[in-house]
Amino acid sequence: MLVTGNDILVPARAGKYGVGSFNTNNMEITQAIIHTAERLRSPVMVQMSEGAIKYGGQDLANIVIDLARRATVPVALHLDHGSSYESALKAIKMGFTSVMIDASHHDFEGNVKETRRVVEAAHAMGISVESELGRLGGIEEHIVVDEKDAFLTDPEEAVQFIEQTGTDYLAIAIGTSHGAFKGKGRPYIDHARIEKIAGLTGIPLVAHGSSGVPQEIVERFRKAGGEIGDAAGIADEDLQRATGFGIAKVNVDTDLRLASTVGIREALMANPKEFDPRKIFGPARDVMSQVIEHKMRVLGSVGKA
Ligand SMILES: O=C(COP(=O)(O)O)N(O)CCCCO
Ligand code: NA
Ligand SMILES: [Zn+2]
Repeated sequence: MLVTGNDILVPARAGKYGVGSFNTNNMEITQAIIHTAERLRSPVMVQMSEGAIKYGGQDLANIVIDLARRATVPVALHLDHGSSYESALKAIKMGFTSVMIDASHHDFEGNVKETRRVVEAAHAMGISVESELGRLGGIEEHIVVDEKDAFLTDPEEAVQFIEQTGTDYLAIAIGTSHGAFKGKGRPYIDHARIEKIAGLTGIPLVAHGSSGVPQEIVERFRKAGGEIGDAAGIADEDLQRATGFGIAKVNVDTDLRLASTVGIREALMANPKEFDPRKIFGPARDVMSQVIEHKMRVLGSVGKA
């Protein structure tokens, strides 16, 4: 069934498990996400960035909304990294049931102002809101935040921010970053900081940049002709510890990008004569399902629907 982000994340925070919020850009990714959630009886969030909306528009949103409505588990459609009030409202008009306003590049007051505007409008329409305080490292699609400016979320500021905005859930900077290169070897996760913020706040917390970049998938990517440097993602045990404190929404995009590309490359390598798209995109869906299943097991959302 199609539900709001709160319907999924409030129980997740209370139950101390994480729910994957997976980015989609086409039908096969959407099917892999929602069918795997149904198979494992797991709640799930499907998210579209502004780039995905540019790429697939209402066509793609309608695929997600229709699959979500027919799903036998709770599914929310979430706007990822909404960059403006207008973008958030446009997404709500498109049928999204959860929206992020990412105004974390403003100063505290600017972030509060922009976030509160979206919260008031979204709440008037029964839609829940994610906002962000603190800055991830790595590339946030439209913003490059280099190491020296990246700063982790201050726990006291988080309390103030939540009070002043009414945000339903909050993305915090705790050491993760977007993309396949999250740091040499094992990225540093500030668990003490997560515990402090979770202790001072009651709302679901969000971890961005939570792809694990499984080495097995990276190896298969290389073997099937892909080129990638020394890729590293967040360790499963770090993610499990984080959800134990209060991280309830866990964003995953890179793992699906790698998995789908592995499926396509392997299909083309295995049979150069193949030109039936179902034989090329079908395997992508299968590899993505395996990666999604692993993530849901790590997060503890299996059987929670
Ligand atoms: O936090 C994430 C995903 O992080 P990851 O790159 O670890 O999958 N997102 O918000 C997805 C969009 C960013 C570009 O990937
Ligand atoms: Na988001
Ligand atoms: Zn993100």
